[in-house]
Amino acid sequence: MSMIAAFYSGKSILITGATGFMGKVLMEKLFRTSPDLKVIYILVRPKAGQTTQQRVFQILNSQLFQKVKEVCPNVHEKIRAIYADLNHNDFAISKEDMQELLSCTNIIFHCAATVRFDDHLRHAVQLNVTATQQLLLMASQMPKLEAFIHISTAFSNCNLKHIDEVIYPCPVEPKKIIDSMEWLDDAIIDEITPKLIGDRPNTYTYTKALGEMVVQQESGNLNIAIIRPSIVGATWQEPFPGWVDNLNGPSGLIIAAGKGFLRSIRATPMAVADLIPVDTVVNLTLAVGWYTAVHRPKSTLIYHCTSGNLNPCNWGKMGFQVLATFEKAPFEKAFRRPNADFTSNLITSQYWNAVSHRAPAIIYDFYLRLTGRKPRMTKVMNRLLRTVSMLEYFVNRSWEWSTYNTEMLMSELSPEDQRVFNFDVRQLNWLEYIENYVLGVKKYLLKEDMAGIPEAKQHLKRLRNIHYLFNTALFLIAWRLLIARSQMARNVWFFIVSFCYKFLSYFRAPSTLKV
Ligand SMILES: CCCCCCCCCCCCCCCCCCCCCC(=O)SCCNC(=O)CCNC(=O)[C@H](O)C(C)(C)COP(=O)(O)OP(=O)(O)OC[C@H]1O[C@@H](n2cnc3c(N)ncnc32)[C@H](O)[C@@H]1OP(=O)(O)O
Ligand SMILES: NC(=O)C1=CN([C@@H]2O[C@H](COP(=O)(O)OP(=O)(O)OC[C@H]3O[C@@H](n4cnc5c(N)ncnc54)[C@H](OP(=O)(O)O)[C@@H]3O)[C@@H](O)[C@H]2O)C=CC1
Repeated sequence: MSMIAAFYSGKSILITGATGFMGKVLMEKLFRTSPDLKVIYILVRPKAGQTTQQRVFQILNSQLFQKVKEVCPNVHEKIRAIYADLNHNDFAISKEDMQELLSCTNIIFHCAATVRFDDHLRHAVQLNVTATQQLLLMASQMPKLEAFIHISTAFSNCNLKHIDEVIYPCPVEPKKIIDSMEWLDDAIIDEITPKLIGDRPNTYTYTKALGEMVVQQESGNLNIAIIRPSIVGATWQEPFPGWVDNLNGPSGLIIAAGKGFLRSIRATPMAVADLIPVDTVVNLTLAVGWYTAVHRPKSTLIYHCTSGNLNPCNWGKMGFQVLATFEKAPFEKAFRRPNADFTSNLITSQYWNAVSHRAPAIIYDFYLRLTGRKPRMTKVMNRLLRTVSMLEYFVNRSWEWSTYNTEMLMSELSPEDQRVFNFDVRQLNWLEYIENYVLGVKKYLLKEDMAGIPEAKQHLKRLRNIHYLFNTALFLIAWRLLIARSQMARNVWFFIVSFCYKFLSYFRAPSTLKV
């Protein structure tokens, strides 16, 4: 029997960010391995015209939860959606709900965050710092609380090259930042943002670092642990391989590349692609919840959930395998044939941006105009290139994360727990994982049917023929223009023609002799 699974049985668990990528997988695993848990409280806000209940209903009816329904048929009764908005100071939770949360919660998993890189500092501070502070305040009033698990990111200290499982302080105290957000206006915040984030690339990594400081400073008597995952990708094994439901991290770029929009990127092929499957992160998170509650470590432990130091893969290898999977299972209705050029040189990358991205977009828009349709490709391309430019920081550097605590925890688990809550990334076969990831993107994000693969291959063949035809036509036009304008080009042309003529005559002469 798994000790971790048994630990969660009968427990009341509070999850923030349960409607997010990681939160859904966390809930799924909890219900599947501990169907006897008492209740999972989730803090949800209405979104996109859906009420909180409708959102929960949609999650439970998704493919991800199919196995759960077999193991835990009354899953609907065990989920309690609580209306909450982390943008509000008191989370806008009703009095009765708050009372229930405070008196019943045993474990908290705090996953909610804004993960947008370019979020306004005020909003990023509210979600990633102030909301964390408020949740800690709530936690301190929960008599039955056994553990508080905070999800941070391995990139919260991406301004460093080697990162240990410790909290690195930021120059300005989080409390001062929180206070200043209350009275500074947006214009001044915009002005000071670059100075505050310093050598970090964006407000996301900066506010996640501040969030960790808040956790350290406000932990009081709580049993707290922090988990720092690197780039979270599709599921590796559970509940099935390749599941993914948002465009963050590499998923969006896999789509852009598979559809032929993105054909080159400024990336260092040898830099470590520190990807980590979402089910690995969830397994570690649940193991940490158990360990923190049962063993009550004296200080707040930080766990790196990374792959680079145990089983490294680089961007070059990843790009190669992504392309190889496109060959086997191409995406439907591609704009151009997929390609994956990685260049670390800025000038080369700007050249490819002009030739491989902007020029085809302009030509396509010209074609749309000619056929009486609204041009849109240049706009799409500009947006994509903006997104890519924000991700470039992470694909041109390598980091070293120490994983002592994570390895210590692995050694503390029973063989059964090591199997059920496997977070040993050394067992991951990258080629297989990346192939499943790309197929998952096709199935679960693009909702494409595998039966459409022959048609998609046919479409790529047509695109290849158009590409050859276009290049030949372009060459002939360019050559014709050159000949008309340059004596030198004319001389070269006559030289080639006379050379070919002589060459052919030489072979023709002996054959005539024989006859
Ligand atoms: C030749 C190439 C071959 C390639 C082959 C393939 C091999 C793989 C290549 C390897 C490279 C891997 C790089 C990984 C680096 C990750 C590092 C993470 C490190 C930290 C990890 C963390 O700790 S935390 C989670 C990370 N946090 C995000 O990852 C949020 C990012 N995101 C935003 O910060 C906002 O999204 C941003 C961008 C501001 C736009 O903001 P914005 O306001 O302009 O627009 P929106 O957000 O509304 O999105 C506008 C449209 O871009 C679409 N889109 C959104 N994200 C997208 C995305 N990642 N890739 C594509 N497309 C994306 C979206 O679906 C919309 O599409 P549409 O217009 O059709 O609806
Ligand atoms: N994905 C990744 O690559 C990595 C993620 N992480 C960390 O993991 C955690 C989970 O990330 P992930 O699941 O990928 O992120 P998602 O963006 O998928 O999920 C974010 C969650 O936070 C919730 N949320 C955001 N704003 C509010 C709000 N105002 N009120 C209530 N809920 C809110 C979202 O709810 P809603 O659905 O309503 O928007 C959603 O459930 C985050 O802490 C992130 O920093 C760390 C490393 C890498």
